[in-house]
Amino acid sequence: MFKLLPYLKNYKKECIIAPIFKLFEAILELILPTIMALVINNGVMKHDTNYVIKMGIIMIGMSCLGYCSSLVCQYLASKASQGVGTELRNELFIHMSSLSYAEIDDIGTSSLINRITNDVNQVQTAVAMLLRLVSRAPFICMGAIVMSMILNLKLSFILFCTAPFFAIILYLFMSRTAPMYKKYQKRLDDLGSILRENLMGVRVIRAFVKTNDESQRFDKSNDELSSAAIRIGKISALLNPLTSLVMNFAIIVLLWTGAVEINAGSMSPGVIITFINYITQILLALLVVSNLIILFTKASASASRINEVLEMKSSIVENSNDISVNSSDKMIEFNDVTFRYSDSGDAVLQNISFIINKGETVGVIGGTGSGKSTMINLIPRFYDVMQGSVLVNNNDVRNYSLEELRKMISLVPQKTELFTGTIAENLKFGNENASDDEIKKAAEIAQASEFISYLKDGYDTIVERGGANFSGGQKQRLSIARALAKKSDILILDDSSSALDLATDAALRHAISDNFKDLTVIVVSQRSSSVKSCDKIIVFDDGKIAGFGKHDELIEQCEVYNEIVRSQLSDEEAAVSYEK
Ligand SMILES: Nc1ncnc2c1ncn2[C@@H]1O[C@H](COP(=O)(O)OP(=O)(O)OP(=O)(O)O)[C@@H](O)[C@H]1O
Repeated sequence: MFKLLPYLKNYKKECIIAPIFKLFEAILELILPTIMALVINNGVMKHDTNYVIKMGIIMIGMSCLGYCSSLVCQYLASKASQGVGTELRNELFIHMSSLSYAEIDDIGTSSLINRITNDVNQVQTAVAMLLRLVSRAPFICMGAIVMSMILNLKLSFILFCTAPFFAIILYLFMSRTAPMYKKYQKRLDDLGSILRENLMGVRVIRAFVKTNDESQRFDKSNDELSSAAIRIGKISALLNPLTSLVMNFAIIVLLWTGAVEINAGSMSPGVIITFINYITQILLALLVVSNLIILFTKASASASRINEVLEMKSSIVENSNDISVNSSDKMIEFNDVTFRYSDSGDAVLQNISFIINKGETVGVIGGTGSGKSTMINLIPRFYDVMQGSVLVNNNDVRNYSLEELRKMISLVPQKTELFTGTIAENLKFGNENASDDEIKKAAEIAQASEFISYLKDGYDTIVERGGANFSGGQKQRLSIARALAKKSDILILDDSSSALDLATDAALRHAISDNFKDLTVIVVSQRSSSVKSCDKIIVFDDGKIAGFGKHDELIEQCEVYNEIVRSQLSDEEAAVSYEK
């Protein structure tokens, strides 16, 4: 929690002034019982009505002043806590965006969402409550003890005796609940993850008639979350009664001792009433402290989850130095590349070496899970190689700044992602300066212009969240058009025409090669028809390169390629008619 203190630096003023106002309110509150004692001893006991009225008016004035101070404190505390929350969310968002896929995979998307929403909210609430109550409650406790010592030293000794009991109770509570809160947040992550999967995969779940199974999975996770919350609740519920028990026990001892003193004539009734008033104030303040401790323990668990993200360093270290571009004919080169997703996992790519020259169109084909997408992800440095090197434009990708590198590459991922906004805005996503004509041309090449022209609002049609109002094939075409409008040196199509029929797929490839002569294109596909006409084809088999060459050469030399082509013969025949 203390590691997040720097986020308060812009709110120093609020952090100092808010507790001062609260302290002023507390001082007024502390003086009130003493005035009450005066009213009883000098006014009520002596039947002096004027004195009672005069002191009554003073007491009302003090209460109003206290109320105003409390309002000012509340306003400043809200300003500081909301500000800290906003800054933390921004910082987390920027930091999360800088993390590589490896770290994001490691923490998990739902956990990241929970940390930026729920955990930041916990910290925000704790800051507000701390500013409002942290000075008041201990001050009231200490002040009430000092005032009662001034009133009667012997009786105040009883109050001191209760302190060790409180310390033990609070220690036991904090040491037990802190790990529980962490567990609770983890359960919340799990629930969020199930919810996310269910919402995103709702069609599959319904198609596979798995709604009941998924409901049970959700119920189970929800039960685990609520039992974690109940376990914490049970312990938290004990805190207030235990505090009250100790305090009420102290009150009984006080009343007993006070009664003996009054009977002996060594104490006035006003003193004992004032004493009880102070004890009640201490009790209430202690209850507030207990609740603050609950809140603080909760916020500490959240703060450590936030810190875990903020302290996480991206495994992709960016080069900030300028590099001299050693231009050559080679556009992409893999030199003996080996890659695994985790240090302990199996190598997903093993000793991969190949060269793609500028302006070439290269097909990548291979069985499912053979490592095609993994290889593609190494080019824009979504992951770093474990061994060997990846070169773009004759420079190691690690020598570029990420922005510089990624500007050279247009990637159409396997899973299409569109953003809310218009079609035109989506197409300009990678190149804000693209003119209307340029995005229309890109859409034409991507075979998207026809369906866009049928839409009532054309390029101004709104794309709903995740492109929900478009078919799979339409989304893929928009995604390809977006990549083309970016105008980079390298275009990577990662199985991104799988939802297109063979004729449209072939028309797309022809349009790209006709319009972008210098563009280096990598076409990853499971379909041999999509890669057949490429300048070169890389054949992947279980993380290794099984063949590299032209279609005819591979047909003669590469068994794996032959198998793939043979298994898709009927598809090929359908495509051949267009290719010819
Ligand atoms: N983020 C990841 N974490 C761990 N393992 C992964 C990850 N992504 C892929 N893999 C594993 O790496 C291997 C290669 O996956 P990859 O996605 O590169 O295959 P692919 O050839 O593109 O398959 P497909 O054609 O089905 O998309 C697979 O065994 C897969 O399980």
